[in-house]
Amino acid sequence: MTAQPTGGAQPAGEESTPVFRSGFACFVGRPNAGKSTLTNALVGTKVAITSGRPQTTRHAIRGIVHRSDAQLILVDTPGLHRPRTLLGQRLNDVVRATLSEVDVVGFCAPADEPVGRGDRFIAEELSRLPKRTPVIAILTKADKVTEPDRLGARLLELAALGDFAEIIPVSAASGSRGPSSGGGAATYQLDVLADLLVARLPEGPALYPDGELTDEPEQVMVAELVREAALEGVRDELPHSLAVVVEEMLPRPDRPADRPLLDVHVNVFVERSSQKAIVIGAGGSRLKEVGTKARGQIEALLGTPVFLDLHVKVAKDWQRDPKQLRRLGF
Ligand SMILES: Nc1nc2c(ncn2[C@@H]2O[C@H](COP(=O)(O)OP(=O)(O)OP(=O)(O)O)[C@@H](O)[C@H]2O)c(=O)[nH]1
Repeated sequence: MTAQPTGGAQPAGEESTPVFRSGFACFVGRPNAGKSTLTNALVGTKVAITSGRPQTTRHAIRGIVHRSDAQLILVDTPGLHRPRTLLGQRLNDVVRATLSEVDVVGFCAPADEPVGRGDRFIAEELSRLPKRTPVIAILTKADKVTEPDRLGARLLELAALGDFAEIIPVSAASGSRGPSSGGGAATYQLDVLADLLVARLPEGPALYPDGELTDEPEQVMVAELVREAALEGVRDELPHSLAVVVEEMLPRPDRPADRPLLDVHVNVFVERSSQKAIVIGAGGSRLKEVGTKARGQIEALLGTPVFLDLHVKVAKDWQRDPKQLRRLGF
């Protein structure tokens, strides 16, 4: 790389062409560390699902940050954790494959919780990456820690976990809690984080057309939206048992051009009939709510009216059955 003059006139006849960088970054961290929220905040639109429940992200969804000097492609992964089931193992394999391909890794740990076994497990995994993959330690949810001393202590704790290229506190909360809570939470240092990530990308042209936010197939995003709606307000153990598959998305025939309708057929798989009852609710009330909520989001995503056909099915112990895992797309 050539050094840029920092001041004074450009040498005559030498045009400075700004460097453009492009490449891949990925966030890892224990469940609920704030990876999806960070991805969404950096990209500026909702591409990865978020929820208060851990382990809701199953697919490597890319969000793309378009800047005048760079294109940063974010790969959002499931949480890396000690596997307990076959599904857990597969998810970890996905994460490891992702880690070995990206240009820079962001290791996320939440500021409002002490460093735990989950963080150490991930830090160990990261220390086994090929040496040239830089890791930036990101202390997420910095807005949740108001005392500077405590934030400092958390930064030191995080720094002690590994050999990091940088360490930075951020907040990706968008103030959604409203102005009544003292102005609400504001984002913090997202631009600085983007700069740090971009600095680690190789020089190169944009890899995706301008304006594109994700290359995740629409069906996967639709499935994620249904999954998100179905998880809302249910018991803690249900998230691990729920899989959503979009069977078909077809424009309804015989509709006038100005009143299109997209038929979306979706199966929601659970492991036991007791779970099926939870998802469906008394007299189908819960499933109806899930459908209404998901439909609104799918319509917003696809920009067309949607008829959403939801079916809940039991796939007994699918997390432990290789054949069923394959069928469900894992
Ligand atoms: N206050 C605050 N809350 C945050 C921030 N970032 C994330 N959260 C909340 O933390 C919870 C978890 O965030 P996610 O982005 O879903 O976490 P994740 O790491 O993607 O979780 P998994 O998909 O389970 O791996 C959600 O309830 C978020 O709203 C932040 O910067 N500030």
